[in-house]
Amino acid sequence: MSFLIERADPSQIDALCAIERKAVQLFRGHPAWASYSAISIPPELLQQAIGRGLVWVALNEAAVPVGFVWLDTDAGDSVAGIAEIDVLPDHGQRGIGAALLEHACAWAGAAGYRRVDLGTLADVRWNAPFYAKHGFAVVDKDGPAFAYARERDRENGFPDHLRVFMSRPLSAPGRGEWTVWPAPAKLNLFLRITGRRPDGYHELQTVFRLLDWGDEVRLRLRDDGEVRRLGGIPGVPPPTDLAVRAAQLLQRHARAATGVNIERAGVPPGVDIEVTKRIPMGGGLGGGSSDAATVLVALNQLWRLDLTEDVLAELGRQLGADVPVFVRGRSAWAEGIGEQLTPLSLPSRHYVVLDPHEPVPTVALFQAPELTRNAPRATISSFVSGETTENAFAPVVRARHPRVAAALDWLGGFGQARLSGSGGCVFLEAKSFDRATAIAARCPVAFTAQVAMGVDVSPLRDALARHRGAERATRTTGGR
Ligand SMILES: C[C@](O)(CO)[C@H](O)COP(=O)(O)OP(=O)(O)OC[C@H]1O[C@@H](n2ccc(N)nc2=O)[C@H](O)[C@@H]1O
Ligand SMILES: Nc1ncnc2c1ncn2[C@@H]1O[C@H](COP(=O)(O)OP(=O)(O)OP(=O)(O)O)[C@@H](O)[C@H]1O
Repeated sequence: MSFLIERADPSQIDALCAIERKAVQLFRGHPAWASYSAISIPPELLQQAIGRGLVWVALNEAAVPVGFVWLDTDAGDSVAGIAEIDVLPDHGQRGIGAALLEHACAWAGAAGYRRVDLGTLADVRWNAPFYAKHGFAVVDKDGPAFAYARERDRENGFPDHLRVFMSRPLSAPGRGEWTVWPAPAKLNLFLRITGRRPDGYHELQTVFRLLDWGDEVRLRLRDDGEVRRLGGIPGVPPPTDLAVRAAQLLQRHARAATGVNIERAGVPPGVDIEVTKRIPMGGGLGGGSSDAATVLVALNQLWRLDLTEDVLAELGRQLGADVPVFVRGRSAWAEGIGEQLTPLSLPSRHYVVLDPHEPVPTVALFQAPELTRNAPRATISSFVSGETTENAFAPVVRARHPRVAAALDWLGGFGQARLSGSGGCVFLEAKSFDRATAIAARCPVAFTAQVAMGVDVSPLRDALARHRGAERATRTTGGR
């Protein structure tokens, strides 16, 4: 029997939950049975993980899911965890579990994680001995690194005396291997246009709220100095793709700048680029800009250019007004054309982000005669007090795009719905994950809802720290 492993899709949630329920039956008669069978996967958490690309599914020849693995990246800075791995009992012992495990570990390595951890039963053949065969070793579970996992075990009522914790070390990706980087989405929590510059660009004030959700950029160094886009986005030819343009701009800059030697021995100055698009295009969530920023920041590291954040932000500005905030990687108050940034620490909030499937062209909106361009200046305190929440584009978009208006109206039934950027995506702020998922679950079929968390620091900065740490560790241990 052959099988295929790919990223899980939200349409597979029920199937994956059913696989877990069948797989747990294998523990019948074991002392852990009572606690294991009492706990099933919360579908909304699985959906979150799928939306973040952290779940992979094994499909049989009929494209039916027969197993899955779920990675948890909340455990620690450079540690990923196996949250769940299950294979249908009648598909056991065919290498499906092993392939899923390797797939998840390969992704974690490419994303700069240094270790994969898991908790499992010591005395069950397809548990600890299986993981031991695949490079995991039992660790001291009393160590502080496992306090969080054991607390979760306690909450779940799992039998501590039968559980072991295991770790598998990962090494940094080698020269010709893929590396994985996040490109988060942003929301504009308000947006005011205060004037127009002689070059036609608008002076604005906005708050950029970075999200813990977005696209995934994969980069692999090339020896021949070329920048190649693999896959590509339908309707976006490679020379206009912002990810490609960012790599080319950085390459040109590094070749021209004094003191920067892109051709330095051992660092191939070309790159293959792949992007997994999750952020809706033309959605006002800054997808293309974030892809570009991720390419700038990641290639600065991979090409060992050592350019400063200021230089990278300025290169980003040349690509688009929204790029600098993603390069700097902090939620921020913004002025100018969006490039003058003051980092903000905002209260923890979840967002229901609704895609009405109606791309809105930014340029046309900035040109709209009815757009208010002379708003009085807002202050950070008026934003913080909740007084300033309007988006200057909202009335224009409402009048021109009925689907976006319908999305605002529907979401507005649960609280204050706002437009992000120039739209068409709209969002609602919620104080808890449960409230956000409860609203998202009721999303009409005409729209798509995503629940995301606001973050002060971009996942890209976390990824950069991870990759730097992994490279340093590999260098000092003499790997590669
Ligand atoms: C609406 C926002 O997303 C809010 O964050 C941004 O202001 C738009 O940023 P962006 O898509 O990165 O914009 P760019 O790619 O730089 O510009 C696209 C076009 O939008 C208009 N534009 C953009 C930004 C700005 N402050 N004033 C403008 O008038 C310009 O006509 C420009 O040609
Ligand atoms: N890598 C990319 N991802 C998405 N769009 C891209 C990319 N490269 C070029 N584009 C082009 O840029 C356009 C706008 O893309 P994007 O998804 O960033 O819009 P947006 O979210 O409305 O941006 P903003 O919030 O900055 O206005 C797309 O319609 C597409 O033609």
